[in-house]
Parts: sequence; structure tokens; C-alpha cells
Amino acid sequence: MEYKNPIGVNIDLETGVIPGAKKLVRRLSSLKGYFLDEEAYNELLKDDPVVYEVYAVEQDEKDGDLNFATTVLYPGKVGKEFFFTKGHFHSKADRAEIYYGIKGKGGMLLQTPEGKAEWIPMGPGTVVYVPPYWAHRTVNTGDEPFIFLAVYPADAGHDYGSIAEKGFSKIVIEENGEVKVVDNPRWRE
Ligand SMILES: O=P(O)(O)OC[C@H]1O[C@H](O)[C@H](O)[C@@H](O)[C@@H]1O
Ligand SMILES: [Fe+2]
Repeated sequence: MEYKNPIGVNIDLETGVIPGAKKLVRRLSSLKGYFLDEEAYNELLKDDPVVYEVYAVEQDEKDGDLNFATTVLYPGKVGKEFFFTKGHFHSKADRAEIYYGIKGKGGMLLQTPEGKAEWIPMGPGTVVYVPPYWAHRTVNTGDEPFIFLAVYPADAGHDYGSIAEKGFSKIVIEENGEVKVVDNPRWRE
């Protein structure tokens, strides 16, 4: 039997960086079609800001193993809609996930394959259990980076397809200075 070596790393709680992790950068241009307000999207695209960064420590896609990753989701809006991560189902749809809030303010949109959505507010110390079969997207509703850790089965995979096409049935917007979770006018099943 060959054993893997254990890993111990310190997350920088101010920046979200995991030393030695694989870094992924998602700019606004990689989120084409995701936001409702196309005019606001195209205007902001001139600067193509970084919307989020992911620092991932991933294993081979084996049953029973675990990955972990931090996400640094920057503050910002496209029109009224707060910056968010793409959001995904797991390719192995029955794989669950745990999120842990580190810094900043935001929340998670979750959704069943039938389109039933839930919103869970998140801040430092919040644990969110993402049950099997639920799609999940995080949203930054604050004015500083929203940083969190996620732990997920190594064989879960990312299925972006249906969210990229249809989005979530709810959107998270700012209206009269308040955070509101409202029906997505473009949602259709
Ligand atoms: O993959 P996205 O929906 O864009 O979300 C960004 C990332 O958020 C978390 O870090 C998850 O653990 C990652 O699996 C995911 O890739
Ligand atoms: Fe996930």
C-alpha cells in the first residue's frame, strides 16, 4: 500500500491565499451572459475586472478523497446585480460540499434541478452545508472581498451547463441601498 503524505497549510485569513495552491483567476469577460444587465456588463467589460480568484488544493478524482479551495470574491455590481461566482452542479450530482466563511459579507444561492432556490447569508464563521444535488453560487453583498473556504469530494467535478444557460431562479440585487433576493425575470424552466 502506498500512502499519500498529509498536508497542513495556513490560509492567509486577510487575503485568502493558500500557499502552494493552484490559482485560478476569473475576470468579468469569462462571465459573458451571466448577468441580467447587458449594457452595464459591456460598459464594465472595458476594464475587465477580476471578479474572483480560487486557490485550490486538488487530488486525483478518486472516490473518498477530498479537495479544498479558498475563493476571493471581489466586491462589485453589474447594474443592480452583485458580483458572483459562476455556480455549478457537481458532475457527480450526489456529491455534497461544505463552505466556511472567512472574511467579508455575502451569501450562497442554492438551487435544486427543478429550480427551487434558497439563499443563505454568510459572514466570517458561517458554515454552509451544500446537500447532494443542489447547485451553488456565492455572492458578495459587501464592499470588501468576500473570502471563504470550500471542502468537496475529489470526484465531484463541476457541471456549469444548465446554470450558464438559465442562471438561478433568484438573483441578488441592491435596491434603495438594501440587499434583496428576488425572482430572476429571465428564469424559465
Ligand atoms: O466554479 P465556480 O462556480 O465558478 O465557483 C468557484 C469555486 O468556488 C469554490 O472554491 C469551490 O470549492 C470551487 O469548486 C469552485 O470552483
Ligand atoms: Fe461545488
